[in-house]
Amino acid sequence: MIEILSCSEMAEADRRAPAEGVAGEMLMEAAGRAVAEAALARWPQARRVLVLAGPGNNGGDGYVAARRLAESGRTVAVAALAPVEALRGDAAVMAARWSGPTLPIGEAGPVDFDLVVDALFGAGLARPLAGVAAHAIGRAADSGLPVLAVDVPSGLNGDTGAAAGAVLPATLTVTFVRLKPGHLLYPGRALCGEVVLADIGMPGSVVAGVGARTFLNRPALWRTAFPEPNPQGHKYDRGHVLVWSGPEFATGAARLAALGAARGGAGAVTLAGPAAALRVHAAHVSAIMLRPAARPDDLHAILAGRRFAIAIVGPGAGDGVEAATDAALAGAAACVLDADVFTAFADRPNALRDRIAERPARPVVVTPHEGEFGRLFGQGGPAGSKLDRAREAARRLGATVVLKGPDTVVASPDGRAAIADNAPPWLATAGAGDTLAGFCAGLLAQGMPAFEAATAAVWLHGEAAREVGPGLIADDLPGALPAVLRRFQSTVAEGGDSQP
Ligand SMILES: NC(=O)C1=CN([C@@H]2O[C@H](COP(=O)(O)OP(=O)(O)OC[C@H]3O[C@@H](n4cnc5c(N)ncnc54)[C@H](O)[C@@H]3O)[C@@H](O)[C@H]2O)[C@@H](O)CC1
Ligand SMILES: [K+]
Repeated sequence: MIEILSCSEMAEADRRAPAEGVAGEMLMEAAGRAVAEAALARWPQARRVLVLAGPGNNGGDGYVAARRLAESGRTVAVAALAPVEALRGDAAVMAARWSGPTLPIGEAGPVDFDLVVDALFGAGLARPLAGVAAHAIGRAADSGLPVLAVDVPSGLNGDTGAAAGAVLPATLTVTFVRLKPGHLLYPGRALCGEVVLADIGMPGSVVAGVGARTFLNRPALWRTAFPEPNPQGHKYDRGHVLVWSGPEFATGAARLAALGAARGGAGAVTLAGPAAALRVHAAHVSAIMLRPAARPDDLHAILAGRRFAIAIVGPGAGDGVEAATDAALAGAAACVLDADVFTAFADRPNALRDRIAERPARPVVVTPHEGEFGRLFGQGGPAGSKLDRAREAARRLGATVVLKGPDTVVASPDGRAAIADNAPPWLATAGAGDTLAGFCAGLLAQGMPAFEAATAAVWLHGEAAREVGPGLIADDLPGALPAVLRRFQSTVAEGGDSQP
C-alpha cells in the first residue's frame, strides 16, 4: 500500500473499477461501513452521532455511515448541506436508503451529540469553503466534540495538504484505498489527526493501472535496491566518500556528514580541507581519513586518484564552496550537495543546473530545507504543494531533490516522488541535515541508485532519531544507525516490512 494517489488518480481508479466488476455503489457501501466501524471502535461510548453530509460522494459515504451507526444502536441525525433531491448517482442512492432524521445543516447544531462525522467534502473540494458550510464546520469545531473526517477533513485540499479557507480539524480521518498527499503534507497531516486507511475492495490491478508516481517512503519502496555487502568484498567495493571541509572554526557540519557516510555503509570516508581544519577533525575522529586540501581546487587532484568516489559538498563549506562544487561535479561518481551550496548558488539555479548537466550520467542529490530551497530558486521558483515544488525542482535541476522538513519529500527527475512520515519532532535540530547528507552518500557509495539512496537515507534518518528519542542531538544520529539497520535487516530476512 505504498502508492499515494492524488485526488484525480483516485477518481480515475473510481472510473476504472466497474470494468473490473466493482461498482461505485459497492465502494461507497464499503467506505461508509468502514467509517461506521472506525467510529464504533474508537468511540464505543458515543451514543449520539451527528453526520454532516455534503452534496457529493463524500456525503454519500456519510449517509451509509449514518445507516450503519443507527443499525448498531446509535442515535443518529444527518445534517445535510444539500436537499436529498439535489444529490446524484451513488450518493442519491445512499441518501434514499437512509430513513432516519435529516435536517438542513443550518438547523442542526452539534450540542446534543457525542461525536461528529464530517462527510461534507472530500476529494471533490473545488474552492474554499464559505457560507453555510463554513458556518457549520465552525460550529462543529467550537463544540469541542471529537470529529471523524470521511476521507479528508472538509476544507482540506487532499492533494496539497493546505486549506485555502475554513477547515474542520479531525480527531480521526478514515480514508480509502490509498493515502492522498494531503494526509501526509503539513498542515494537512496535523488537521487529519490519526489516519485510518480502509480497504474498500478496490482491486489492486485498478490502482496499478492508474500508474501513480508518488509513494509513501517505507522500506518497501527501496528495499530491493538496498546494498548487501559482499562477504568477500574489499572496503573500496563499498565506495569512498570524500567530504569537503570548511575552515578551522566551522568543522562540525562536515564531520557529522563524514560520520553519517561511514555509518551509512561507505567503505572509506575522507575529510578534505585546510590543514588547520583537519587538526580539529583529528581531535575527534579515528576511522575517518584526513587529506589536506588548501584550496577547493585541490579536490580535482584528490578525486582524480579515486575509482569510485562520492563527494559531499556544502555542510560547513564556507568560502570556496562553488569551486568545491565544481570539482565534485567534475570528478566524483556521484555528489550530495547541501547547505552552503544553496547560498553560493542563491538565485542562480540555472548555473547549478548547467554544471549538473555537464555530467548527465552521474547522480546528484541536493538536500535543501525550505529556507535553502527558497534561497536557491528565488523569485519564480517552483510553486504549488511541497510535492509539486520538489518534483519541479528535480526536473529543473536534473537532480534528485530531498526537500527536508517534518514531511520530507524526495523527488527524482524521472517524476517519481516519495513522502516520509516517520520523522519525530526532535529531529529538527542543528546538524541533523548534515548527517542525512552523510547517510545518503554512504548508500550512494555502495552503488544504490540516487532516488532509492535518498529515500532510504531519509527513512533511516527518521528511524535513527526515533531510536535516540527526545533529547537527541545530531551527534547521536550516526551512532544510532546500527540498531536501526540491524532491525531493518532482520525484517528483510523475514521478508516483512518494519512498518506497514
Ligand atoms: N474514489 C473512490 O474510490 C471513492 C470515493 N468515495 C468518496 O467520494 C468522495 C469524492 O466525491 P466527489 O467527487 O463527489 O466530491 P465531494 O463529495 O468531495 O464534493 C463534490 C461536490 O461538492 C461541490 N463542491 C466542491 N467544493 C465546494 C465548496 N467549497 N463549496 C460548496 N460546494 C463545493 C462540488 O460541486 C460537488 O458537487 C471521496 O472524498 C470519498 O469520500 C467513496 O464513496 C468511496 C469510493
Ligand atoms: K470530509
